[in-house]
Amino acid sequence: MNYNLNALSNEQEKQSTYQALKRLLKLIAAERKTLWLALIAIILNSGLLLVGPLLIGYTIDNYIRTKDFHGVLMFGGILLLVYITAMFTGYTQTNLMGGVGQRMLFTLRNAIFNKLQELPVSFFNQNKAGDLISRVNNDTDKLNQFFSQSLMQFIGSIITIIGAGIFLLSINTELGAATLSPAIFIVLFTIALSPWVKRKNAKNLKSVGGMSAEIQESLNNFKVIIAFNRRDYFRKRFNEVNDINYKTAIGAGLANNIFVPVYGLLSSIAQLIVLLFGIHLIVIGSFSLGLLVSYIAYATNFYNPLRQLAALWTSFQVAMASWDRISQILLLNNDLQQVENDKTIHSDALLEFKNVHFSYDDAKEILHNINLKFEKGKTYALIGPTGGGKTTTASLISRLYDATKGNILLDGKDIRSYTPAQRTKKIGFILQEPFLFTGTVKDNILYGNSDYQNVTDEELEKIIEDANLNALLAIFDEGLNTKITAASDDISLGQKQLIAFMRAVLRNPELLILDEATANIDTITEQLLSSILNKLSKETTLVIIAHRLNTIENADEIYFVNDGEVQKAGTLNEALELLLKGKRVS
Ligand SMILES: Nc1ncnc2c1ncn2[C@@H]1O[C@H](COP(=O)(O)OP(=O)(O)OP(=O)(O)O)[C@@H](O)[C@H]1O
Repeated sequence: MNYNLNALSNEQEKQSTYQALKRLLKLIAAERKTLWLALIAIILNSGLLLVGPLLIGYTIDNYIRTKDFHGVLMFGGILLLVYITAMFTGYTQTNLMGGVGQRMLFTLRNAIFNKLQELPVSFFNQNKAGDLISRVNNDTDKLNQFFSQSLMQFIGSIITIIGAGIFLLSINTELGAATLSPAIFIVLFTIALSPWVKRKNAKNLKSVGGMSAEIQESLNNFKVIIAFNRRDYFRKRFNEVNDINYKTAIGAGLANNIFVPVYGLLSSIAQLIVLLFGIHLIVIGSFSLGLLVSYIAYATNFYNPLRQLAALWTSFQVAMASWDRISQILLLNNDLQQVENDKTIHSDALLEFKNVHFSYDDAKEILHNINLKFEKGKTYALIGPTGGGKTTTASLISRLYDATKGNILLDGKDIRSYTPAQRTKKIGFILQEPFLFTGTVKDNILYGNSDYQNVTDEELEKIIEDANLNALLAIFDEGLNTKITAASDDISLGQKQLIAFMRAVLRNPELLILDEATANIDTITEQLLSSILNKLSKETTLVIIAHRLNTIENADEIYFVNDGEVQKAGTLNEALELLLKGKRVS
């Protein structure tokens, strides 16, 4: 399945803003009450601000011109009250929407992170971690900014515009129509340019993701970069992505700013129309000075929010571009679904490959028609040249991927019919590159082990002793409480492998795969591991992938994996012969 988010983006760009908005609203369905309250607050706020000019015009015509200062004072007081109430309603909606934005950010980040936890290994093979981090952090924040700062302003501006438009038309239809005519150009201009603005912003967000991916790659590999003196090369690469980001940011900035001057120009034209046409109407006696002052204020009330709308519209386009990038992750599904067991296919082995073919992508088949049987309690070795397909075979046993064709049966049943919990209880896997989490040795060896989550240190030490692992634990200065960081720079690769080994053995799986699991361990400790493995339950099946043949001396069966094909190798000597003359991967 294609999980490459950057390749998906073109297809998804075709989705309409309406569909995107519908999905977004679903996400904030729980905020409905707060959104209504904020909407009421903003309607009140806009309504109150709209009443202002009417009161001013009325005061001029009825009290200032007649020099009735009592009336002027009274209406001044009313106006003050209107503006103070407007301030409170404005503050209320800002507070409410600030909360909505933060809660949305929280929900969204959780939703994306949970989705990332659901997705299969192929997804992570096809996407760079830096880009994913940028989507979780940067894109969600852009959406939050729109919701907490712009959405209600956006709605408020529209309400003010509509209200002011109604006042303008009802005071004088002709003058109103003339005043509003430039707005038609604004609407047409906005409709025509919005897709282009969104595209420019999407490009910019993509380049932020690219830059983040580049930073992540160089930080992850800084030792190699320093050892190979590749700092200049990485500086150059970073410079390139930074340059792309700079250019796309300039492009997005230009696109984002295009509305402001155009809206400004058309607003000024509208005010000029009001002034000239209004004075003409006063001269011919069909308009009063007070009405003209109100009129100019309403024209300002119409065009000022329209100007603001230019900036808000841009913020909306940025938010929609971000939402598209977030949705791409949220809409993905894991293609490794649980299926019904196909009862027509049986197996008497613990694990069996039946005519299995596999390719990582459609381009090249990696495994061709593999038939393998792993029986209970036996030890199997997979050997073969680099790139021959050993790790791929082990990955299929752990269901990191599904076979493209054929069947893999675990305990006689389709491996795809097990829940992840059932499967991982039966199958343990020690990876070529063990990964440790920040915490202690104890945290790491109990990782994913539901049986021992609540044991005390003393109980765990006893369990470790019973599993013959105490000699391994003794290698760590502070035993179970030895501190580990995710980067694990404070312990050696061999020590990491020992922790991974203890982690896997303590889970007591029925089938344990060791993929080059002892490659970095000295021979004496390796013998210790071998004796621990020998003492595992008689029922445990071992699958050992190794380049060093001494590690597989005790195997009951040796398979030679080369160029995506698997054959029985017979004895250790025959295996060695196959390795020596074994053809390399084409
Ligand atoms: N994630 C991946 N995406 C695409 N191709 C892959 C991926 N992982 C491995 N391959 C390809 O699959 C083939 C088999 O690789 P695999 O890792 O299974 O070999 P191996 O026998 O375990 O090698 P080694 O002894 O070096 O660990 C190689 O050609 C490799 O390039």
